[in-house]
Formats: sequence, structure tokens, C-alpha cells
Amino acid sequence: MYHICKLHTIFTTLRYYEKLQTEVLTRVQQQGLQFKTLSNSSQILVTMKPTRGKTPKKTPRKVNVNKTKDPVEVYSRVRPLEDPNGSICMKITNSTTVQLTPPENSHAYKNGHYKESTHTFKYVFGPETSQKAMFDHVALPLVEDLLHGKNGLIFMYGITNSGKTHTMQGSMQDSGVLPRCLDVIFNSLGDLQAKKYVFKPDRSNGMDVQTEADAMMERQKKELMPFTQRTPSTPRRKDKDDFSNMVRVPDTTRLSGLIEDNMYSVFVSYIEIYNNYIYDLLEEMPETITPKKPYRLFGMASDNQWTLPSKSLREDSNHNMYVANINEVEVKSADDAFIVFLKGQKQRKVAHTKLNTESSRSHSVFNIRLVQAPLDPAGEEVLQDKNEICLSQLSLVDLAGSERTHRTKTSGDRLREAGNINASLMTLRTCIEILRENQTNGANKIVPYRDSKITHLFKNYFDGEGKVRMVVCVNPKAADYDETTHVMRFAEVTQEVQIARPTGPKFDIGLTPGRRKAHQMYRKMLEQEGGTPGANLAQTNRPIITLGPPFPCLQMNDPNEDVIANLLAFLVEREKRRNILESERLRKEEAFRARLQDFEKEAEAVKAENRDLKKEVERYKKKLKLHDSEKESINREHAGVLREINNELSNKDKQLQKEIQEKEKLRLALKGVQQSEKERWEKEMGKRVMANKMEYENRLWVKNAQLDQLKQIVCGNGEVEGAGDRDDVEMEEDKPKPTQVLNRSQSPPPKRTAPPVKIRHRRSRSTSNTVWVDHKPVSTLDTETILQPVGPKKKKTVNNPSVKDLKKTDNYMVTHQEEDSKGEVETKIYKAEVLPTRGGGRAVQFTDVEKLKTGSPTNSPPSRKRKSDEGDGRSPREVEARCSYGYESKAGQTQPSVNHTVPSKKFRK
Ligand SMILES: Nc1ncnc2c1ncn2[C@@H]1O[C@H](COP(=O)(O)OP(=O)(O)OP(=O)(O)O)[C@@H](O)[C@H]1O
Repeated sequence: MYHICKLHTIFTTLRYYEKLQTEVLTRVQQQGLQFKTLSNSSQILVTMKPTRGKTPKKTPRKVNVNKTKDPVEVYSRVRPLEDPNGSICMKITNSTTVQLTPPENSHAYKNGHYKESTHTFKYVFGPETSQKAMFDHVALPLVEDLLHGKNGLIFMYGITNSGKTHTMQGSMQDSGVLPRCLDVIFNSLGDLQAKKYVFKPDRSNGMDVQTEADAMMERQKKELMPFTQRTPSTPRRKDKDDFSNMVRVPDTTRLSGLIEDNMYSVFVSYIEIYNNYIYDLLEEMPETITPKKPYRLFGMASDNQWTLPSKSLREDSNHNMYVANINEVEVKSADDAFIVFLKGQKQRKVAHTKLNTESSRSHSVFNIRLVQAPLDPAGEEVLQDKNEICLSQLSLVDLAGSERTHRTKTSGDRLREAGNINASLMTLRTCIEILRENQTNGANKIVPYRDSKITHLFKNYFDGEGKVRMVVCVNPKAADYDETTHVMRFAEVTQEVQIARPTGPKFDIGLTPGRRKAHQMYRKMLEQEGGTPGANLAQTNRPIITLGPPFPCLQMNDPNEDVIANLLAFLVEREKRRNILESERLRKEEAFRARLQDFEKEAEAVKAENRDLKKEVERYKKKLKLHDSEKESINREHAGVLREINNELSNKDKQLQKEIQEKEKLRLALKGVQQSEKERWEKEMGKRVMANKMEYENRLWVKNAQLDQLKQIVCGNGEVEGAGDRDDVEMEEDKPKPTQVLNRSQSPPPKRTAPPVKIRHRRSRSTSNTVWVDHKPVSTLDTETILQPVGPKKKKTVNNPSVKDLKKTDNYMVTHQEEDSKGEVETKIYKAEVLPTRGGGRAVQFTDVEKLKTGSPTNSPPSRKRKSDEGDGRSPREVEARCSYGYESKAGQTQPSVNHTVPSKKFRK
């Protein structure tokens, strides 16, 4: 009794303190502060946060940018060979690497790929690996995550007959991943499970919570009216009987670390994706339909077959994908869950193919959802707050095997299935590859999750958070080489995809830890005291503190009976007891008061701390303000500098534009100048060509005339032949002998013609005293050289000689200038005699030419030579021939015209 009282007091105190603490916390939380407080009795430091713990299911839509990411973990399992003597194409080189060698009959080998390929994974399990080792390595960590409120996905991938289903399901004696997951979950939950129907799926991927009383009502209702229920609950007795002969060896692993003040429930669902349609494998068959054939369906259903309706995918309020309107069964033990799985398995589409006697023709997804919520402050029931429910999910996926239809020798429905299987696996590959590309290259390509139901369903795992593990099952058979290499390559790519690490939920919602235990103890005490087991303190009417046994019977049956004395003794006893209780009460009251005072002091201390924290917050706020203003001024400064730089940049830009324009102008001007120069030169060259042409024509004419003259001489004009001045004779001395002359007369060369002028007139006049008419056209350039042409001392320089000028003199010279191809100016001075004509006019006969040429000292030797007679060994006769043309000036003409002249003929005016 004493202990009960003590406990009662402790509980009352505890509750009072909780109330007090909650009040203080609420106030502090309202102020948005974090602070530390001491727990009342255990003196444990508990960190309180302003926000309450939320469920982890609220995954954000987009990838968590700042979250830590982990790559998808890929494991490889190599199954044993069916035929121990068969040829293999792979070798496990170490615990993480597998090497593939192309066999000679493989496509790769035929296409020239002879090299071995090496593939590295997180771990490679050899053929001897046990199911238990496989589970412990791959799935156990995800089960642990599930119990701590985190999501996980395991999928089996590989070609047909590679051991996917074997790894996932295993056998009764040697269970695979799925049954072991169930075993470990229920082993770990123990008695932390909530009563059935306390948690209820809300049909939109969430969970509702109800009181235990309501849950009990629902249980009773369902037990009383089992036929009205549509949703399958815990496996019925019939189902249990169906599988009773199956004895499964369970996994005994138990995980610790669960939150004892939480209540847990497990829900399972089982779906398959067949031909890109989703079916609920736990769908109950309507009572009205009695199938003639067993559940298992292959292909199309006939009239009396039960065909599963297809389900659709939806997105919940947290943007998580889920299959709408499927049955989620609440299970209370691993065996129950396994029976549900077997029930669904019966409806799965499995068929016999050439490569696998029981080949899965669909992708199957077995979902385990764990619901947990904290207990109320009394530690008695689940807190009736939907927001405090935490949902975590472990999806176990057995993908259908990819296959080459020519190898499986499929046709009809099997072929269509294979096409759909391969298409969905291809979508999975594409999604993974694009995801990887987006993550590694920073690309922003759209991941085609929607192209296939399987990828669409697991979109959240890749986009959101959770742990993803893939087991690549491989058959070492040489015949599978081509398909296996594809699978291996894809698996390697998958390892590069990063998934945000899941964050666990926070259940620290400000309630005292150890509630469940305290409540259990309390109940135990009540039971010991004879109270109704399970009744809580408030509902108990029986007084916990009594003053002793009930009053004795006061009825007097015997006159000798000392009723009064008995009553007195009883009362004395009772008074004594009351006094004891009173003193005890007073003592406890004192103790309680003292404790209360302690709490008050503590609360005061908390308040003081709160005040200090407030002050600190104020100080930080001020600091923040200061930093803000500093930041503002830096920003302003920065903006000013930026403006200046921009201005400078724009000025520089303008300047550059200006320079570019000027350059363009200059280029155009230069182009113009170049064009005009070109035109000028073309004109000039045209003129020169004309002059040269005329000159050569004249020379030709002279030659012809000389030839005519020679002809005349040869044809009998002895006078001419014998004639000739002495000079002529002298000059003829250099000529060939008479025989040669004879020969020459037969075929006279042009050089040997008679001189066009009399040699006596060719004496140099530069030294005579007569006045020369020096004809210099206006365009004549001054050569400005030291050496000047040899010329007469007396001369009259005219730009345009008139007849009158010529009448006064008998010596005439004309200056002609030309520019050669090298740009050097050549000056020619033609000298002539002015002879009177019979008609009273004057004829000019050119007798000599003097050439002056300027040149660059680097291009030509620094000589400035009088070009007369050239000194190149040419005979004087050649000079005569050269000068046997002249200018003829006629009355009325301002310019004399060029004409040929011969010694016998004079040009007349
Ligand atoms: N590791 C293993 N140890 C022993 N037997 C195995 C192993 N892996 C697979 N097997 C056996 O090989 C056969 C085919 O395996 P399983 O059905 O698991 O292949 P699968 O990849 O699921 O094929 P499918 O894609 O066609 O469904 C089964 O009989 C299975 O028992």
C-alpha cells in the first residue's frame, strides 16, 4: 500500500511537473528560442527545440540541394552453374570485381571484341554465398533504416534465369531477402506494436490514428461480420490453413535501438506491373465469382476467370508516387505477412519459358510500410495527432528478366510480355543514364520516369531521398555472355547515380521519455492491488489510500457483547492509523512542497536563463542589424565601383568605335588614292605604250626606207654607190671587205644601209658659239644631280619653240623624259641641226641623242654616264640610223611633228 501511495504521488508529481514543463516550453517555443532544461527526476539533460518532430515522409519535390548524397549501391550475385561441366564466361577476381571473357560463339566475339572486360561493384557474391550472408550484407541495413523511419529500395536486376527470384524469395528452408526482412522487423518490434486498427490507411498514401477503444470496436465489428469486409485483413483462418503445411525457417536477427515510447504497426502491399499495367495482387476475389480455374492466370482471361482490375498511379500531397486503391494489410507477425505474400504470389504471372521453368513475366513490388507514432504523455495510448505519425517504407522489387526472344523461343503472349519487359527495363536504363548525366555534367535533361510504370513509381527514390540498393544477378553461363555484358555495363552506370541521404524523423516532441515503462509499472501495481487490469488512474474509483479494514458490524446480537468497546478499539485503531496517515501526508506534503519549491526555483532559473537568452538574442539582432547596414554600404560601394567600371568600359568602347571608324575612313581614302594612282598609271602606261609603238613603227619605217635606198643603190645608181664623203669612206674602213660588200648587196642587212645624215654635220656643236634652241617641255623634271647633260654654253630654253625661234638658230635640242619600270627617270636629249629649206622655212635634222639616267645606288652602279654613243661598241652608223628622224615644223603649227629623215631628203616646211 505504501508503495502504491508512493507511486501515486510520484505519478501525480510527474504529471504536475510535465504540465508545468509543457507550459514553460510552450512559452519558450512561442518566443522561438532553444534552451536546455533539466529533466525533473532523472536529471537528464534534454535539448528542446522550438519545432516539433515531423514525419520523414514529407519528402520535398525537388532534389535536396544541400543534402549529403550517397551513390546507389550495386551488388552482384553470381549464381551456380546449372550444368557443372558447362562453359562459363566470367571469373570473380576479388570481392568487388568480376571479369567477363567473350566466348567464341558470342556476338561480341564475332564482331571483333575479344578483350576481357572488368566490372567493379560494391561487393560481388560468389555462387557459394548463402542467403543469410546475402541478406545481412545487402538488406539488413535497410531494415534498420526502416525501423528508424527512413525509406529504402532494393531491386533485383538481371537477365532471365539469373537468380533474381531466388535471391528475393528463396525457399522455405532457406529464405531470401523478403521473408528475412519480415522476420527481422517483427523480431525487433516485439511488444512495441500498436493494437490492430489504431492506425488506418487513409487511402491517399497517409495514415489515420484512432483511440484504442475505437480500434477495439472496429475489431469486434470485423470479427462479428467477416463477410462484409472487402479489404483483406490479417490472413484468415482459411488462408492460414492453406499454407499451414509450409514450415519456414525464420531469421532470428533482432535489431535494437527502437524508440520505446513509440507505437508501431506494419502494413504490407503487393503489386505487379505486367505489360505496363499495375495490378494489386492482394485484391480479394468477389464472392459471386467462382473460378473454375485456379487463380494463376496466363494471358487473357476467359469468361469464368477472375481478372484483376488494373490500378493507377497517383501523387500524394507530399509529391510521393503511390498506387491508388490497393489493399494494404496490417500484419502483426512475420508469418502473417509471409502468408499475405504467398497469397499475392499465387496471383502473379509466372510462365514456363525455354530458359526458366518458372519465369516471372512481370515486375513485382512488395511494399513494407512501418507506421510509428509517439505515446501520449500518460504513456498509455498513441498520441491522437495525425501529424506525429511517421511512415517509412521498404520496397522490395523483383524485376522481370530481360531476355532475347530468339533465345527464349517465345511467341504470342510471351513475346508481347517480353517486349514490354524489355521496354520497361530500357526505360529504367534511360532514366538512370540521364540522371547520371544530369548529376555529373550539370545537364538539365528531363528524366523520362513517366515512360514506364516501374520508373514512374520509384521516381521519388531517385529524385527525393532514401537508400537504393541494386542486386545484379548473373548467370556465369557462356551462352548468356552478350546479355550479361549489357547488364553489367548498366549496373556500373547505376553506381554513379547519387541519391540524397535519408534523414530520420525527430520524435522529441517534448514529452517525458520512459512513459511506456512508467505506465506499465503502474498497471502492474494496480493489478497487484486487485485493481482492474488496464484501468487508468482517473477511471479507478477505488480509493488508493484506506484507513484500514471496514467498520465492524454494530448490530448487537449478544447483550454481553461489548460492541462499544470493540467500536472504540476500532476507532482508536482507525484514529491511530489516520494519525499515521495524516503525519505521512503532512510529511509528503512537505516533501512535495519542497519539491514544488525546487521546481519553482528551477522554473525561475529557466526564466532567468530565458531572459538572458532573450538579451543575447537582442544582442545578436543588433549585431545582425549592424552587419546588415555594413553589407548595405559595401553593396552601395560595390555598385558605385561597378558603375565607374561600366562608364569606363562604355567610354573605351566608344573610343574604340571611333578608331575603327577612322581606320575605315582611312582605308577608303587609301583605296581611292590607290584607285586614282592606278588609273593615272594606266593612263601613263597607255601613253608610253603608244609612244613606244610609234617609235618602233618609225624605226620600222626607217629600216624600210633604208632598205629602199639600198635597193636603189644596188639597182644601178652608181652615183650613190661611189658617192660618200670622206667620213663615209673612213667609216667604211671598219666595214667588211668588197667581197663582203658584194655579198652584202645581195642580201643587205639593215645595219649596213647608207647613213641618213651626212657625217660632217655630226660634229659636236656644244663647243660652237651659236645659240642653241633648248626645247624643254613644261613637264620636264629637274634631275637635280651633280652631273648635268653636256650641252651648249649658249642656249635659249623654250617650252614650246616657234618657227621664229628656229629661224634664228641652226642648232636645236629637245629634252624628253621617261620613267622606266623600276621607277627611274631617263632623260633623253635629242640634238639636231636646223637647216634652211628652199621655200624659206626651216627643217630640223636630228643628229645626236644623249641619255641621262638616274638610279638607286643599290640597284645600279653609281655611274652617271653620258649616253651618247653608249660606248658599247656600237658603230657610229648605228647612231646615225638612230637619229635619222626628226621633227618637222610647219607654219601655223605650234608643235613640230616627228618624221623620218634621210640624208638625201630634207623635211620641208
Ligand atoms: N544462387 C543460387 N543458388 C541456387 N540456385 C539458384 C541460385 N540462383 C538461381 N537458382 C535457381 O535457378 C532457377 C532460376 O532462378 P530464378 O527463377 O530466381 O531466376 P530469375 O532471374 O528470377 O528468372 P526470371 O527473370 O525468368 O524470373 C531457380 O530454380 C533457382 O532455384
